[in-house]
Amino acid sequence: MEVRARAPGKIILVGEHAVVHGSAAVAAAIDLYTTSSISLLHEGEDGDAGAVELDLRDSDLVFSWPCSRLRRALGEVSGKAGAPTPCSPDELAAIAKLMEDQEIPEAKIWLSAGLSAFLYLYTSILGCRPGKAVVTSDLPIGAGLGSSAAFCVSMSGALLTAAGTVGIGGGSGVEEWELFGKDDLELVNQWAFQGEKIIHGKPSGIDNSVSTFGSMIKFKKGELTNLKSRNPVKMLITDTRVGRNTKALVAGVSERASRHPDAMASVFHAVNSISEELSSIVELAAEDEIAITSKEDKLAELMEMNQGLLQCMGVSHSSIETVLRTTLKYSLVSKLTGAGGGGCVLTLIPTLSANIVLEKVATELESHGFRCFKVEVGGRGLQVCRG
Ligand SMILES: Nc1ncnc2c1ncn2[C@@H]1O[C@H](COP(=O)(O)OP(=O)(O)O)[C@@H](O)[C@H]1O
Ligand SMILES: C[C@@](O)(CCOP(=O)(O)O)CC(=O)O
Ligand SMILES: [Mg+2]
Repeated sequence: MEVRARAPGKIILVGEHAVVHGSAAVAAAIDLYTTSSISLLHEGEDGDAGAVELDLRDSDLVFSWPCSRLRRALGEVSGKAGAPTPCSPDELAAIAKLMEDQEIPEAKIWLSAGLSAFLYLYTSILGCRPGKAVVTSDLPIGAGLGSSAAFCVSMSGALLTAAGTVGIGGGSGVEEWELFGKDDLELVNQWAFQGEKIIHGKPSGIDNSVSTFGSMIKFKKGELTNLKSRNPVKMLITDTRVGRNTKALVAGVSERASRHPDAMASVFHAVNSISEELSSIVELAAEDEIAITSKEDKLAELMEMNQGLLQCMGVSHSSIETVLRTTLKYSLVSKLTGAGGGGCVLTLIPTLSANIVLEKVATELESHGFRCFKVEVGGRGLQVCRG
């Protein structure tokens, strides 16, 4: 039987990078998903142990590892029902060797981090038994919208469901997306975090948490607070199409922090204050304690301040600066989202802004070769469907 799980991407309203160093950050799920499906296969009758296959539909690439080869490289891993064990350096080295068997096109070499996370999650949860995984995604990959987390969350959700470790109803015959209970979500989130570690190096855990639980959250040192929001914020997203890699950008900020510990501690402290203020404004607005226009003015100012601090961390980019300058001409405030260095930029859309202004700004941004789209913010997290 096939199990499918879908997990959303995210935007970080404020606090990226600083959140890795213990500051608070605010993030929200968006209505763009990565979907992973798992079908378990039977071992062949003629002694053929079968294979583990990964079909990345959007990239038009299929990877396959014979189970006998996986057993030789990783030992007799039998699959694990409970909380994850982090990937050891030996296991990571064995997985890196398994990558060498695959022909990954040079232009898509960045996929190897995702493939390694897949092999770790698959073999740790299901052992070296044959099966087929198929992945599709609405998200731009490596652009700051949390594709790595959505990949790890949807894959962990599908694998744990296929293993029978987490549960949804037996399938009514009608295809519909179902939600997990809180304990199951916690377990999926723990596995997804281990996958993110393979892709990001040192993730804060904010991306996998918001992808798992959905909604809008404040996140600080692994603690998650759900932010109720009556009037969801509206955001225009501009993808600069400048490729970048979260692992390298996170490492770069840590290096800057070790060169200038006091100055960077002040930067991280300032970001923490911005995130705390923004989350209390969102909550006040949910209780009608603050008018919507006043809320939006404050959010815009806090996002602008956060962008300045991200420049201090060294993660802006000339393409991001072009988006900031262009939207400012229309009195709209923008900031990078995710790891920066290119990737996506958020522009806050005030409730009262006219559609014609939005059309004009999007046309001007697209004339620079960027891609603009609107997203719904604060929706559902992980959902599962048994076919
Ligand atoms: N659908 C997918 N299929 C395979 N790998 C993926 C997929 N989505 C994400 N990844 C992995 O995650 C990496 C991108 O993660 P990252 O640099 O953190 O950017 P972001 O999370 O902002 O998209 C890719 O290089 C790839 O290794
Ligand atoms: C830069 C960071 O704060 C967010 C990275 O998000 P993304 O992978 O660029 O979507 C890193 C993290 O929190 O793990
Ligand atoms: Mg990522």
